[in-house]
Amino acid sequence: MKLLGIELRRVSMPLVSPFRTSFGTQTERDILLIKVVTDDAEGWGECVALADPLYSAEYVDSQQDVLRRFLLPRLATQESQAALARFGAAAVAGLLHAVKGHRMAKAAVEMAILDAELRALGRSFGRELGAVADRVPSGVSVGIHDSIPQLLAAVEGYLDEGYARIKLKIEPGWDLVPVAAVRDRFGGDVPLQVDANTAYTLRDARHLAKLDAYDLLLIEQPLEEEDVLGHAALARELATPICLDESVVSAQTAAAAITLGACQIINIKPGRVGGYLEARRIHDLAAAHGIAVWCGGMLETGLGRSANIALSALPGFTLPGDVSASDRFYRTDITEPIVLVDGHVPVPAGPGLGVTPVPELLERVTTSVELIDF
Ligand SMILES: CSCC[C@@H](NC(=O)CCC(=O)O)C(=O)O
Ligand SMILES: [Mg+2]
Repeated sequence: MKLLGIELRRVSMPLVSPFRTSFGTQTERDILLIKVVTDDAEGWGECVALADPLYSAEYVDSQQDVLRRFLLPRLATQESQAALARFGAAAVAGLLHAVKGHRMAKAAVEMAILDAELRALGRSFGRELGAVADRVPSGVSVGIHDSIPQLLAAVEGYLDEGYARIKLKIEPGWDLVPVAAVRDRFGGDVPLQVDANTAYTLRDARHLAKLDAYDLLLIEQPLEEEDVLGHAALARELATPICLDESVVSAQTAAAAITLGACQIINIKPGRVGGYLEARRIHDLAAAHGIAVWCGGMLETGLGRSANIALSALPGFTLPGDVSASDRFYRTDITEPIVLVDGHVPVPAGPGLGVTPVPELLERVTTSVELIDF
């Protein structure tokens, strides 16, 4: 494979409804897409960074800047091109390792190169990563609402659509009451979990322990991302399993969190950890330690969503992921829509991602295109 050129494209995708978390409210996604042109095939990548650095330190403008100024020039050197020709996408992480952080940008360019490589080979993402299923259960993430009745109406709608698991965003002042209301209204059999996005501190341990009464699958990222020891202390106070999201940015940090007893479950997001190949390494590490994993989401378009669904088909992904259908967030996706069938979404079988953007739909939401020649 030889990199010939790269396209950095920004798209603006309005959400079907505001999505509120403990760190803010999203009404549209400003997404950076990457298209790589190689001598064998084209490939697509999606950067999951949000517009503002509120989920992590990355934000979409910073990721486009670090790609343009530091990451892509490193891939354009003769040595890099030789390594890519020999090892393909497997070489990308090592070639970019000298640049600190910016894992979402690194993940997006690795994803695009992997997509091109696999399209040329006629192999799917799922086949490459080790998928063992052709469909996976689909969970849905439900934001913080203005009232309990509005929350219950939203949850009822998702359950009617057949979603396999409900995840409620929580924050101080919106936790026990919404969880109790969902349990009262829909019963104890609905698979239910919560996500705090780092909104609590260890001083809230006794309050969070009250969630144990509601038979939750897990409580996701209750404390700050760097407070691994705090999560280990909290795990000793709660019966509900702790799942880490923001804290796990690599296989190394996953190993530390597992060893310290900071989590019993891990939410794997390929963008957060630097790519799908690192995501698979974390899956393998977690499996070796008996830790369940599931695939998180960052409101991806059908491109990232398709890759996440392929990842979710690996054997260690034993809990439903945030791999909801396209219409959970978007009225119109940029790919053929991903559709929920009996609470599951299909694992794409085509070469590479198995999907590509529909040109007219992509043009409609494009706000800028930057071409970078190699
Ligand atoms: C804009 S919030 C993105 C991060 C959040 N993601 C979700 O809640 C799932 C979103 C999705 O289904 O794509 C999380 O912390 O897990
Ligand atoms: Mg989360």
